Amino acid sequence: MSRLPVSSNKRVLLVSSSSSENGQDLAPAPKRVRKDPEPVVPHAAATIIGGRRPPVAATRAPTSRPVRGVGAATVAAGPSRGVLKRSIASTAAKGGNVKQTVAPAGAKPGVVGGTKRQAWDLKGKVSDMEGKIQNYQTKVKATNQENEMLRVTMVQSQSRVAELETNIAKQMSQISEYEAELQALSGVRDELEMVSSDKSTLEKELSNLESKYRVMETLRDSQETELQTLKMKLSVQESTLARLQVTLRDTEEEARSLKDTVVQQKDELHAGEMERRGLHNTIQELKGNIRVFCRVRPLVEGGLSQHIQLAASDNKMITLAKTEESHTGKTADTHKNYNFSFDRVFGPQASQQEVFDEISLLVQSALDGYNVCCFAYGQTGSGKTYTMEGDEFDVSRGVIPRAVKQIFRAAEKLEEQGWEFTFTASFVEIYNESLRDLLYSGKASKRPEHEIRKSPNNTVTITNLAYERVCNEDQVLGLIMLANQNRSTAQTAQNDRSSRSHSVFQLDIEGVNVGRDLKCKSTLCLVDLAGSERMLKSQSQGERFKEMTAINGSLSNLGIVITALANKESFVPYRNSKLTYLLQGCLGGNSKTLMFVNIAPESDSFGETLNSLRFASKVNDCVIGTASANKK
Ligand SMILES: Nc1ncnc2c1ncn2[C@@H]1O[C@H](COP(=O)(O)OP(=O)(O)OP(=O)(O)O)[C@@H](O)[C@H]1O
Repeated sequence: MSRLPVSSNKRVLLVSSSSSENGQDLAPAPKRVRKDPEPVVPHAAATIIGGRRPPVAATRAPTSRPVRGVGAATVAAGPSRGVLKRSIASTAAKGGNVKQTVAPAGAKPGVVGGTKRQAWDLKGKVSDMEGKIQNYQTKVKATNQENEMLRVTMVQSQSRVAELETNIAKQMSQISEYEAELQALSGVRDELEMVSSDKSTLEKELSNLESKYRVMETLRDSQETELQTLKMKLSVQESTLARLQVTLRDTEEEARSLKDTVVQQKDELHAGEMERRGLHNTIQELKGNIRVFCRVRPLVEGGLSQHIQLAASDNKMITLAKTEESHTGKTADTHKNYNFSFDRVFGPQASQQEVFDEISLLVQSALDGYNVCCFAYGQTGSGKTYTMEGDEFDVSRGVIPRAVKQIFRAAEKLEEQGWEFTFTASFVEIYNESLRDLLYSGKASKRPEHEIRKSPNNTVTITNLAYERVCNEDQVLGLIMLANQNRSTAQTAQNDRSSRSHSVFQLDIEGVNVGRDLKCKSTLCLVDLAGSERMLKSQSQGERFKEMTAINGSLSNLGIVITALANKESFVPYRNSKLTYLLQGCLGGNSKTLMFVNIAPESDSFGETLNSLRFASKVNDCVIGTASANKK
């Protein structure tokens, strides 16, 4: 069996068989000797099986097992007759069972089955020959038929082969398509495998995203709720706004009419302020342009004074009592009372606030354009510095810090009425008739000399003095601290110096009311005088004598000036001392003056107290001319 290059399920089998195509056994019949001299037809035959469907018996017969007694040859479909002959011959040569029944071409005529015809039997011989011819013709015919069949079969086979080749080509292309498809699918499979490896990550991400989504949903829901709430609020606010706009229009209308009222009231206020100033000045005049307040210091030990009595009925009288013992013993002790009356007497219990309340109206006058001078007179240790400066505690602050506070507060209020104020502060000490700047902050060795100058418009200034522009109370308090430092430095160098020098604090005030074209200028002068105690010439020597001479000279000159002013004398000796020369602007007719007479209650100060009260009483009796405001 051989395989053709066709698909496995379509094969052609060429099988040697002893059966004919129609199933008839072509095996030679047993040799018989016939009387009939008919030629014996050879039984050996080659069966050719071809075509697509071989007989079932032929396909089932094992090809390796030869059919006994039957010579057979297997020929592939389509070979030529020569090939077939060679195949048969080769099969016979290999010792197959094919019996040569056809007489060979060289066999002698007249011999039938080994039986030789008689020479005379010509008819028999002819008959043999005819039989042979017929036999050959039959075989030729059969062979031709077979040949034809084989040709048909071959054509069929060729077309089938072509068909199969086409199919194969188709299938090959299909296979390559399948291969390409397979490759694509394997790529897809790889991708799917990769995808499946990422699947868990993706699932995690997905679950994360889902939870985020849920959160976002919740958030969205809450925001939607909030939005709704806001929309509601907005609509409420819109309606409120509409209402407010109506109210605003009404209010604007009202504001316009109020503005007119304010202008009107400002005018009225200004008129009222002017009236107040006039009345205030009248009161001050009635009180006298120079007033004297007496203040009694508490006893150092805290006990009651034996010789000072204050009138219980009012607070204007003070009595100084003294019992003089009889030197001889024959007469009784003499009691002597010295009565004094002042604008106001403050006992040892009077607080700093009470004292200031009495002078605050006077301080107010400084802002109204009047010069104001307040000085403290008395012996050393009688309480002058305490009255003027006090100490660091709020409750015991003195006249200067309280006056400054009041001035700045009042200035602020007046600013609402269109006033603008500028303040300039200076602090000077007069010791032994020489001037010393208490606001000096340079080197001690470079301390300048000072002189008092008077300008043609009667303004008094001191050369080389620090005039500091101040805007508020704190700045002034800072300057007072600097002045105290300067004083204590001098005090250390020179024992008890502060008691023997005058200190003068000046605040120059300038006010402008542009709207009403008004200006005012004044000076608030607050003076802590040197101790007024007198010393016997014999007891004081050297520097101490010089100091006392200077102090007494300036203080007595102060009394002279005040008396001259009171007597309306044509000449007032201001120039006699540095103190009166410096204070002339504040003491002159155009000023309001207040003098504190501070007294010590101890009995050993009796003499000095009496002298102080006498001096103060003299001043109190003075009537200085009517003050007029420095206004344009
Ligand atoms: N009204 C008072 N209440 C309580 N203490 C006072 C009062 N007056 C004065 N003092 C105290 O008495 C002492 C002397 O007072 P102060 O220094 O003011 O006297 P002074 O007249 O200024 O003396 P000097 O002329 O030596 O400067 C101080 O310790 C002061 O605190």
